[in-house]
Amino acid sequence: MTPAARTQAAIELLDAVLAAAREGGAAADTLVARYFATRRYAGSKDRRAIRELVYRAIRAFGEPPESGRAALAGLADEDPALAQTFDGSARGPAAIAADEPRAVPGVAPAWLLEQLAVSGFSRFELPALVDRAPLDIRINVLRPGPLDLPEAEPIAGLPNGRRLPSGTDVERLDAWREGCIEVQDGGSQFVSLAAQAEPGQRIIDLCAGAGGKTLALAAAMENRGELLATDTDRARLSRLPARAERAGASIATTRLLDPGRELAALDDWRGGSDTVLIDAPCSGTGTWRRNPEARWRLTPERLARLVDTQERLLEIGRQLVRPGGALVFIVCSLLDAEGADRIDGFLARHRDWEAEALGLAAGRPRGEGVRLTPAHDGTDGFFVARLRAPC
Ligand SMILES: C[S@@+](CC[C@H](N)C(=O)[O-])C[C@H]1O[C@@H](n2cnc3c(N)ncnc32)[C@H](O)[C@@H]1O
Repeated sequence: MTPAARTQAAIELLDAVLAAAREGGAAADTLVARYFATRRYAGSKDRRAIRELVYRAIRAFGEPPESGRAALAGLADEDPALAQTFDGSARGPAAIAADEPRAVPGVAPAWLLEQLAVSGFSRFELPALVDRAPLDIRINVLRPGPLDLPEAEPIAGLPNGRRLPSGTDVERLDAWREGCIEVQDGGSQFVSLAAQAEPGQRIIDLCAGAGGKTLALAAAMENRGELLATDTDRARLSRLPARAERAGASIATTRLLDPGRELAALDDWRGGSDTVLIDAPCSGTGTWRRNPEARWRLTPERLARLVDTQERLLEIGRQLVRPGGALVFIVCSLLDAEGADRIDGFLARHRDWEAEALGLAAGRPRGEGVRLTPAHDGTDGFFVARLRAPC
């Protein structure tokens, strides 16, 4: 493909990404894969170049651009080589007119910048939200084995955490195939430590998804005790048993919940968990590094629905904790509406519960919990709080 044809392909793909963001359609990665599935003439270098251009544009603009062409015209203003590809050739885009619309660079839509500001988020920390994310792994103590890790760097505060060069094909490493390592962002590892999981405990991972944190809990519990992983999403939860087997996390069991009837399926755990971990569904504002198009998809209405779910999950979790046990609330969001405010609300409703210090070697205090940010901690953004039930 010519450089101009690559630019045209990126414009078409960005149009599809923007439409999907408006209409709740497929993720950008899926759209890119589908696009190339029907264009066999695109070689691997073309695919890589087009994909990079699409993601460069997604990272560059906080407000959704009005079109793929406006996005790339915005980038071309700062990139003469890209501008030259608007050459009007047979498969390339028409030349950019002086007065045609261009997307304006930014980190997030205006309403989300406002939400971040009221959440005490400094504007100096904004650019790091859309940087490229590093590749972090957790060494799995349940499967000790040879670690053939190229250029792994330690992560301060995480004895089992390592940072690998971006682009490392982890799944080709023997250490991954044998379950000796798990891919897990450093921030996710830190907040998992807030559970203070110990061998012999009974723990529920209420929003377990495919089990990222479940596996970390099983390792901390040295595979002793009971660990129940639940979720309402059948597809996600169904991936957990195979991951647990590979990781040797034999204490993890799964249970699918019915949305709205969660407690009915958890009667045998009511008032009986040492710890309930709620890794709640959230806006994902802390994970834009990995999923930058998420900021084009979020709306105030969707945020309000997520907050309702978080409130409900806190009430469900509360009823599962034993007297004197702990409720750990996590979101990969930087917004107080989904973090500090939810915990303040919970503590106002349940005055006999108390927030506890977390003792994490990362993050800064935020309300009654701790917040990690990409700029300060070099991890995805998270909020975590630990609440102690009355005895
Ligand atoms: C942030 S994700 C969990 C990620 C997972 N803990 C990990 O570490 O990989 C939130 C999860 O909450 C689940 N969820 C949403 N509503 C729920 C509910 N009412 N009860 C339990 N899980 C729910 C979603 O299906 C999703 O898998």
